[in-house]
Parts: sequence; C-alpha cells; structure tokens
Amino acid sequence: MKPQNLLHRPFTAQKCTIGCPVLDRCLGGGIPCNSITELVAESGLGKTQFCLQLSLSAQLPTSYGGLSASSIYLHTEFPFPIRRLHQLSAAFRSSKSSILANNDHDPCDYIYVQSVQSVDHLLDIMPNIESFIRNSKSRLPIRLIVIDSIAALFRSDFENTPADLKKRSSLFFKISGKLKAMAVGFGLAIVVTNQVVDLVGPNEGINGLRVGNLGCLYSSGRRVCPALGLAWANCVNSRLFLSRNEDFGGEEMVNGSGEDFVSRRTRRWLHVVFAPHLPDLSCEFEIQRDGVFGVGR
Ligand SMILES: Nc1ncnc2c1ncn2[C@@H]1O[C@H](COP(=O)(O)OP(=O)(O)OP(=O)(O)O)[C@@H](O)[C@H]1O
Repeated sequence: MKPQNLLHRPFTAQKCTIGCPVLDRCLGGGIPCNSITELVAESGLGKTQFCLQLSLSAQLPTSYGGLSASSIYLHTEFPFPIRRLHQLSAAFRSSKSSILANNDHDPCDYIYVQSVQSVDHLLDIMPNIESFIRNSKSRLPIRLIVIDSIAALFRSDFENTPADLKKRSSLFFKISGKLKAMAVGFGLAIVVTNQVVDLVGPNEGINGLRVGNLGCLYSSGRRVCPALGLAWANCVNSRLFLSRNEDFGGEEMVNGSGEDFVSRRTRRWLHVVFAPHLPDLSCEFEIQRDGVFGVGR
C-alpha cells in the first residue's frame, strides 16, 4: 500500500449527519463510523452543542443521513446540560416529525447518559458499555458514543512530571485502543471533545510543531493548541477544531442614547485539522435556540 493509493481508495465508512446540510457538506457527509473523531475548542464554543445535536441526528433513518441508532453520552463535566438537551430534543422532534417512524418517539429515550468521574472509572465501565451495546434490545441499536470531555478526565489526576506524563500517554493509548476496537466491532461513530491550551513563547520547538492542515490554531485572538499533546493527537482518526473571532463592523454607529459605538459580532468556525477522508476545509456556523447550523444553509 502506497500513500497515493489511499487517495484513490473510496472511503466507504457510513457517516452520521450532524443535522445541518452545510456542516455535513464540510464534513463529507457527517461524522464517520468505525473511527474516533475529536472536536477540539476553547470553552463555550459549542462542543457540547454539536455532541447533543449529533446524538439526536443519529436517530434519523439512514435514508436521511442518520444511523437509525441510539447513543451513549459519557459526560465528565458537571452538571449534564439536561435542559438544553430537552430544548434541542423538542426542536428536533417537531422539525422531524414526518421522518421519525414512530409518533410517540421521544428522542431523549434514545440517549443513554452516564457520568464519568475519572480515567479509572472510564476504564472500569468500558466492559459494561460493550456488553450494553451487544445486548441492547432497544428499537434503535447503539451506534454512537460521545465522551464530553476527554481532557477533563486528565486535567486533575496527573502532575507535570516525567513519570506522570508517561503514565498518562500509556492511558491514552489504552483508552483509544479500546474505543477503536469497539468502533470497528460495532460500527460505531465515536466523538470525543477536547479543550485547548494557550501557546506562549516563540514559534519553534514543540510550539512550532505542525499537526494537520493548519500551521497555527487561533481562537478569540489567541494562539492555542489542543490539550493532551502529541501522544493524544495520535489516538484519534480525525480532528475538528472550532474557533471564534470578533468581527468589527468597521463603521462607527450611534445608539439610541446618542453614544458612539463600533458594531461587532462573534463569528464561529469549524475547521478540519486532519481526517483521512477530508481535505482542508472550513465552514462558519452559528448556535441558535434550535441547534447548530452552518452559515448559508
Ligand atoms: N439555547 C441557546 N440558544 C443559543 N445559543 C446557545 C443556547 N444554549 C447554548 N448556546 C451557546 O452555546 C455556547 C456554549 O456551548 P457549549 O456548552 O457547547 O460549549 P463547550 O465548547 O462545550 O464549552 P465547555 O468546554 O466549557 O464545556 C454558549 O456560549 C452559547 O453561545
């Protein structure tokens, strides 16, 4: 197998719609099964919004881009945003009522939420998750696992010492190895969220190391890089980066009280950092009451 041959080999994995045609187009159809997709961004950018929406979209029939599937949502940050899930679920139910096979379909019934307290806890429950998937009698089999967020699990338990960093890296590979085996074994789409850390100092050494399509990652005017470092970057198949920037209107405007101000708005972007099946693409998105949508839909 030569690298060039990979370009000619069609990527046949099934994909799960993210619930918006513009975002799906950017992602070549959605989030792929049989692999791990990482969503990395600073706090408040919308990682959880994407994951909640994906858990709902996965329930759509395959003819509508879904997986006809339930999902397992492992959350490591508290509290779980149950009110937001209900809000998105209600919007999903009313907009997709003609597509959902069963009129009594409550989308929240097909999202199994489990809190995870630590890395050891995650490793402990993995065999249970596997047997739950294998033995589930649900009308919609489980085809999606979300871990929101993987970074939070590692943030507090490890020091910055060589021994701890080594232990941490070996746990990354242990977790990702088990996740990949489940992804391939059950045809699952697995999505993990990750946070970013600020990069300071010169653009050389480890700071200058380029991983994927983008030379540097910027968000809110700061240079950032995904948390958990290079070892973790090797544990995921695809990495998507969410960023934001302030767009100043440029023109001075006057408000109702006669005060001058410069109009500005926050713009959010989705970038493909690396993925075996995708080119270097970006797409602007917005978070609305009814969900996450690409701009220009
Ligand atoms: N009902 C809503 N209507 C519009 N926007 C919303 C709504 N609920 C949440 N948001 C937007 O979603 C953002 C929070 O997104 P989210 O919780 O997914 O961030 P995150 O990247 O997961 O952050 P963290 O890393 O802190 O968990 C808010 O800043 C807000 O802009």
